[in-house]
Amino acid sequence: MTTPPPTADDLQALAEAVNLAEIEALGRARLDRNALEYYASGANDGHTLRANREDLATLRLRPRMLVDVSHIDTSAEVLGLPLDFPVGIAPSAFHGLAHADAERATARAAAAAGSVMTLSTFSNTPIEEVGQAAAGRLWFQLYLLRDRELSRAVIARAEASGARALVFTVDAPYLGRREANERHHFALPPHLSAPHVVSRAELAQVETDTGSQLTHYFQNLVDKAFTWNDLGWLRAQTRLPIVLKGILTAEDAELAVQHGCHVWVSNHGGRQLDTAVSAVAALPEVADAVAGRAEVYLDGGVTRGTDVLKAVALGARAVFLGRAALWGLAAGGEAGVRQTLELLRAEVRLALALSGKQNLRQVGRDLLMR
Ligand SMILES: Cc1cc2nc3c(=O)[nH]c(=O)nc-3n(C[C@H](O)[C@H](O)[C@H](O)COP(=O)(O)O)c2cc1C
Ligand SMILES: CCCCCCC(=O)C(=O)O
Repeated sequence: MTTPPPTADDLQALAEAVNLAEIEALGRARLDRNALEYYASGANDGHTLRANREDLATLRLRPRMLVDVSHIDTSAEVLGLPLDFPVGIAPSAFHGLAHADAERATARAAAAAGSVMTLSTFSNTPIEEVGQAAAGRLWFQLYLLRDRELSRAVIARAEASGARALVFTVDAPYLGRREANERHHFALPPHLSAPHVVSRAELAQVETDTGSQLTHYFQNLVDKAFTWNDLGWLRAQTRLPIVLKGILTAEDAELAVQHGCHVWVSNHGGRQLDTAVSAVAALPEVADAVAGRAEVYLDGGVTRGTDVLKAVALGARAVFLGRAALWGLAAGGEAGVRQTLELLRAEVRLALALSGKQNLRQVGRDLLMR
């Protein structure tokens, strides 16, 4: 089904939202079951999905007092790209389920907010169009396909479209089992396709009466045999910095650095291995292992300015929003994603000030209770 365009009432409700939870409620209410379950679901029992949020919320801050906080600087930088605040958009498939402008709208909002958008291999919009909308604020997420020639072609298109980093997702050789999608046979509606990897006609061939269309399709497409030994092949395909997304241990962080990669701490929003460690709980050991030799990012459960500060305190240079951006897109297209980013930026500013910090460089582990 097509999500109808937001009405004037929808946009009014969006403008009145005071936090990301309210935008989430607005976004959820506009989606049909197929789209809502795809966006919202975690793997299996959803333990890791919930732990991402809970572990961020239960970390306690140690604010300092009587500091001059009349000027607050939220600016940050990722791989040489200046950000207005340390928040980007994580890659997520199928923005067309939320809004007709799909990834173009998300990219325009990220650019307007001085953020950065990571485009999924499984976007509904070709990277050439998203590159235009992102105005230089674009990274590209790669699922390595069994068809290496197709992978190579997708990487070349990403480079030509102005992507500034290649985010290689390493936590999904198979797709985690999102049981609601299996139960209700998730399928991409007929008006949407995944133009980097498949035509609508090919998708139709994998439509199935049993389980999620997505699982069947993904299993055939993605390379499951790729190991650390193959990273040299990927390095040879691109001049872009490579970020490994899905790292959760010191051991893998060390290997990532040895292979010349940056590190994105993530459990895929709790959608892959259920009961895997929460992203924020994994962050300290990863940051310690990297020890400043590469950039470290985090995603998973970020919905508050204090979440952003906690991740920075534990060693992340920036955090990325998965579902929060999708709820914004569903609630109001480009305006919804902008509102999401603007609210979060204001929260980061206030959280810095109330913690007695003037900028992110002053945020370290001493901001957190041990
Ligand atoms: C609907 C949806 C689709 C996703 N698609 C992708 C994807 O195509 N590639 C990828 O690397 N991660 C994907 N992710 C994972 C996100 O990049 C990110 O790791 C996760 O959503 C972060 O957690 P959060 O949603 O709590 O912010 C997806 C997540 C969601 C919710
Ligand atoms: C057949 C399309 C599969 C897209 C997978 C996107 C993803 O990573 C997710 O978590 O969902």
